[in-house]
Amino acid sequence: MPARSSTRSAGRSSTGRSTAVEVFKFGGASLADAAAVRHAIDLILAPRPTRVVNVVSALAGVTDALLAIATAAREGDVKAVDVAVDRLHARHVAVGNEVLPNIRARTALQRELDEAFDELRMLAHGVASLRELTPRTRDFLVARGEQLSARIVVAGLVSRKAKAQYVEAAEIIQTDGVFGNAFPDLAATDRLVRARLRPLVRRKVIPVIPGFVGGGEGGALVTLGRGGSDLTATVLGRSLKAERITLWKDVPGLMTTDPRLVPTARIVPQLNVREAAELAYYGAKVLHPRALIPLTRVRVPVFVRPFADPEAPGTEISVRHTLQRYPVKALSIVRSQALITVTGNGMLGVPGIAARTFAALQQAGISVTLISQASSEHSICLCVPSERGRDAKIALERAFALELSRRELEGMDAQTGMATLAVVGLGMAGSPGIASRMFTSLSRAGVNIVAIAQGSSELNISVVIAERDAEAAARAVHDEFQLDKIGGGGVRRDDRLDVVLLGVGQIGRELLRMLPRSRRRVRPTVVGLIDRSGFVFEPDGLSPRQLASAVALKSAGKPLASLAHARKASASEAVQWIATHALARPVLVDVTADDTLPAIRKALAADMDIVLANKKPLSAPRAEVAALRALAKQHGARILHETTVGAGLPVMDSYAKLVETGDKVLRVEGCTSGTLGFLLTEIGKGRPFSDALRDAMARGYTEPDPRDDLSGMDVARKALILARLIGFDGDLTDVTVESLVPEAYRHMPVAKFKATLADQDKLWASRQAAAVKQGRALRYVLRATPRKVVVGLQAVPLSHPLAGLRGTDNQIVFTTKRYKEHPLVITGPGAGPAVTAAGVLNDILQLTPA
Ligand SMILES: NC(=O)C1=CN([C@@H]2O[C@H](COP(=O)(O)OP(=O)(O)OC[C@H]3O[C@@H](n4cnc5c(N)ncnc54)[C@H](OP(=O)(O)O)[C@@H]3O)[C@@H](O)[C@H]2O)C=CC1
Ligand SMILES: N[C@@H](CC=O)C(=O)O
Repeated sequence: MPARSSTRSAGRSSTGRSTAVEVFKFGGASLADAAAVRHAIDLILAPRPTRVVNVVSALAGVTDALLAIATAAREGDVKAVDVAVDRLHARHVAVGNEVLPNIRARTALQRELDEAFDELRMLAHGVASLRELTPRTRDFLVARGEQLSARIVVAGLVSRKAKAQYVEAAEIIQTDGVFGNAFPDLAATDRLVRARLRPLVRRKVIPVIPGFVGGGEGGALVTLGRGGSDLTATVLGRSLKAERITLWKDVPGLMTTDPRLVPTARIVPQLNVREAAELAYYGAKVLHPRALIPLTRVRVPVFVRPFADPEAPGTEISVRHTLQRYPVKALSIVRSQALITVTGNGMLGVPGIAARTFAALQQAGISVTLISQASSEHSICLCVPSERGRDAKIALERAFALELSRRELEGMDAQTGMATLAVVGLGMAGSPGIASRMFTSLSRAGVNIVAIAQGSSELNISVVIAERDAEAAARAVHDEFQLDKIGGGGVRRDDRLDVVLLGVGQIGRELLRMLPRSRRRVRPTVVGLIDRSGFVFEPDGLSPRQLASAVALKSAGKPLASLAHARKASASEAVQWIATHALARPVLVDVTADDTLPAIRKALAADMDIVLANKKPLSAPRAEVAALRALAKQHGARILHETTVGAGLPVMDSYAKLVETGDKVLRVEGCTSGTLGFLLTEIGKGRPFSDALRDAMARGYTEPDPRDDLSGMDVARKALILARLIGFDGDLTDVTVESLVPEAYRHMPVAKFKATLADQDKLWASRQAAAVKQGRALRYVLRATPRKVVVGLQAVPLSHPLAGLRGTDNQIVFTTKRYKEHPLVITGPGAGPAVTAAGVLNDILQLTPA
């Protein structure tokens, strides 16, 4: 993920400098083997502006193995205990040996592991002798998994010369002491973290802490229950006032729904903490809602990111509410539910029926996943896991035996084979029509709704349906709310077109000034600006003030990354990041003069349309251009590039109109360099070359390096773009180009070239004098046929149409089957920010709905 250039302080070091911290948590499924541990170490040691505090889970499968050891011990099965302990011991030693490069480090780690497993074996034997496993002993045994993986990670870090230290979780995370399901005492933990962890961070030590473990009464080890290691990370993130918490997981992020049910499910780029909690409750198992409790009042964002692909941004969970065009951000399906219905006329107005219902279920240890009661009070419906359906029915029949015997209640019905489908999103509150869209889509898919529940927070609407309908229901609702677009890509909406501007130079800035004046019903919204230093992005559109300050900054020659809220990134990283957000009809506008193919490919892959003023992407080797066009086709995206030839002149447009009506272009000729046109006109008037070129640069006619114009390469690119349209099968290297830059000036730094322009005045004056002597005018001319492309300087007779061009005028002559005797001629100014930005804007507007 591109780094934000602004950082929040998480404490003060002894030198008074701020120490920004982030917390990493590595899940067990990620820490599967030695390669995974090494990968985690690489991530920890990657250069970054923050200091990293690390929380680790046990190696994959180790917690279950430890629980099995505890159970075998309680049953007195010493042999099973020994086999399992030996197996675990050997696995940890093997991982340690693979992670550590030298014998000394391996021996030291092995000693620690031997001691830990000896103690584990002794303890398990003790349990086996007594055949008693107390919750305290169970926690002590199970905590070993995280402790051991933390030791291995520390040893690995130290072997890479890092200053790393193991920190016992019980010493910094104080809990309520409930064995098996402890919850941190947040205030006490804050104090301990301040006293013990923060000093390490200030001293640049890398702490590694076993997750899932805390301290109970009298220093007893306790475990934190489900989602325990994530909880450790969020508690520490809170106490350290971290910049962010990153949970490295074996999933790409939180998804819009289960991709096994809906193949078009997407990663949700950002969720509000409340939405994430709802999703977690309703079956998105990636993050347990308990882990979010410490963050209720603090603004530390959590990122769920894929361990296997650290460049991918994953999902941000924070207090922000972005993606507001998505009232529903995700949906969850919980299968294997039983719908219990308590019905009867005797329930009306009788207090306590609901209380007794839930009390009976609580006593039977049954968790209720959904509740619904109509205002008629004739029935209460609730869902429980299918395997507890029968128990729930029996518990309720027992609790209401009297009412049943008097027929005040008709009976208890337990319908198994059900599923609940919940849609979740903060934007549902106060927006009418969401429930109607959900129900209509279900009805269209032929799915019967058996029960409905919605809380007054309007954050979640849940329906109970038959389990066999789950897949069809999920697809229908996912489609209805366009959730397949949320992770990037365009939502087909009539009222927006989002522009990501790549390049904020002369043309980019002129375009930003012009955009607000466009006269279409749908005015393009600029959501992102990218330059060489990084980017700024607002999914709902950069405000006029933000845009004005970016324009002012760039006019002063400063980098975008120096703006508050900017992120440092390359162009393709920026596009990738931006594309993970929900954009409407997004278009990437490339007004750089660089090789931007990687960024354009990223944009196309995210269904963005492309507008180019930059000629380089389409004058790249033909295989690359063909691949680009194929990618665009695959994603239903368009590549518009009117200004790559003739700036704002309708060159591409005219070509398209010719061929659309069945004509065939045989040849293209003309002058397509505004800079060379201006230069030759001015020199013709007797002005020195150096003076005329400086003027052309100041007016914004030239390429960023004016040698691109003088060398003929800019014209060659334009010629190649035109030639490929009419069937030329070559590359830029196949174009015959005459350079007007003397050899000695071709490779020097651009600043030096600009400083030595006067050296060439004589050369240009003599070129001009020779032409005048012949009664001719100098023009830089292109000629493109399907077989050959040539660009170069020509002395044309004064009677020739090209001799009449003035200033930046371009002339493009299409000889076609229809326009053979009298070719089609397009003439007009072909360079400068105003005409070029207008051409780019025209392309953008073509993509907006009429
Ligand atoms: N001038 C004209 O009349 C016409 C120009 N064009 C084309 O328009 C394009 C832009 O020209 P112009 O505005 O004059 O150029 P500028 O040099 O003024 O601006 C270029 C912009 O692109 C950014 N940029 C360059 N490379 C990268 C990169 N790799 N990643 C991210 N950003 C990058 C620069 O960033 P930074 O500010 O950080 O350097 C700068 O903001 C050129 O391709 C040109 O050929 C087309 C038709 C006519
Ligand atoms: N530098 C170019 C600008 C348009 O492509 C030119 O001078 O023509």
